Amino acid sequence: MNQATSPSDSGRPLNILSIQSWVAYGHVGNASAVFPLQRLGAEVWAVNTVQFSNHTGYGAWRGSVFGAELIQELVEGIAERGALPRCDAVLSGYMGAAEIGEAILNAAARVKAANPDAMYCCDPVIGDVGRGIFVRPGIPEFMRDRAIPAADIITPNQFELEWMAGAPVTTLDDAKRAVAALQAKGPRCVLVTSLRVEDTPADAMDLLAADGGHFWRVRTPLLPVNVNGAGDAIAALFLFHRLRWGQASVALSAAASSIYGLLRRTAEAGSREILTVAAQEEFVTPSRVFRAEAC
Ligand SMILES: Nc1ncnc2c1ncn2[C@@H]1O[C@H](COP(=O)(O)OP(=O)(O)O)[C@@H](O)[C@H]1O
Ligand SMILES: Cc1ncc(COP(=O)(O)O)c(C=O)c1O
Ligand SMILES: [Mg+2]
Repeated sequence: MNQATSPSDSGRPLNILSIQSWVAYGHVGNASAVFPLQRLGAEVWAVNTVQFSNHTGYGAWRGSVFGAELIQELVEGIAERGALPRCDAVLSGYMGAAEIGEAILNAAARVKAANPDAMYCCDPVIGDVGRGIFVRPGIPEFMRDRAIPAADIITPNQFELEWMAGAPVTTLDDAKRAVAALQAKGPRCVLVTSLRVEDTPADAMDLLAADGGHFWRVRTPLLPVNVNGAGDAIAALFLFHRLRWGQASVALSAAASSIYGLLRRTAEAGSREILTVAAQEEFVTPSRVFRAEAC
């Protein structure tokens, strides 16, 4: 993509095909990503990979994982509207089954064939510190071996970075090496979320962004909150601002500031679900701005 301009420079809204999970109660997957993108002015073509009552972090849920055929069919329907050339990005997250991953990669390939400037942003949902791997067997390997090489942007958390790079990350240099190892497979731009390394103060949380060989870090206070959906929200926010402004450092600052404000409000309310609707002003005008520092 030409970094000097962005589709929204042409006056039209950004169009993002978001292929993620849906929950009826609460906010993860598309139920965490779609509204912030819309509030920022993007058009979101949401294709849901699962429909659950709530996210799996509760330990119990009801609903279904959709088949790859339905995802392929919905993308075909969008293609039949002649819309793919106007698609600026494909965003994917939680995958209920490896076959869904193939349908997502097929969608990304179709979009990039129709619009060579389009980007594929993959949030490689595999697991997290403390929870370990929480996706179905085959998904972690699919993310590492198939999705990452096809992506332009990836947004792993620290657990996912370590698993996919096959190396522990305890220092900032470890993190940079692990990011470079994944960049060598394909994605030029990487956002590492929830990074806590040796020089991260106990009351702080770091985020690391890389674009090409350049790195930037943002440090925010650690909040008394442990919720799901934050990774889906920040992946969407980072993608939007990377598309809109064309610079990973600007996208890092904007996404980190918004997610901090969202989670601060969530922590203050003592809510188990992120307050995606109540804290919506944080997406457009973050109450606290954190600057990205080259590192
Ligand atoms: N307890 C917390 N305090 C401050 N920020 C947090 C906290 N938990 C999450 N965040 C913010 O949300 C971002 C995404 O959260 P994370 O848990 O990494 O996503 P995922 O759900 O993919 O694991 C983090 O990079 C951080 O900026
Ligand atoms: C259905 C579903 N989608 C997406 C996610 C990803 O959530 P997070 O943003 O916390 O990684 C989860 C996590 O539990 C989930 O259960
Ligand atoms: Mg995540």
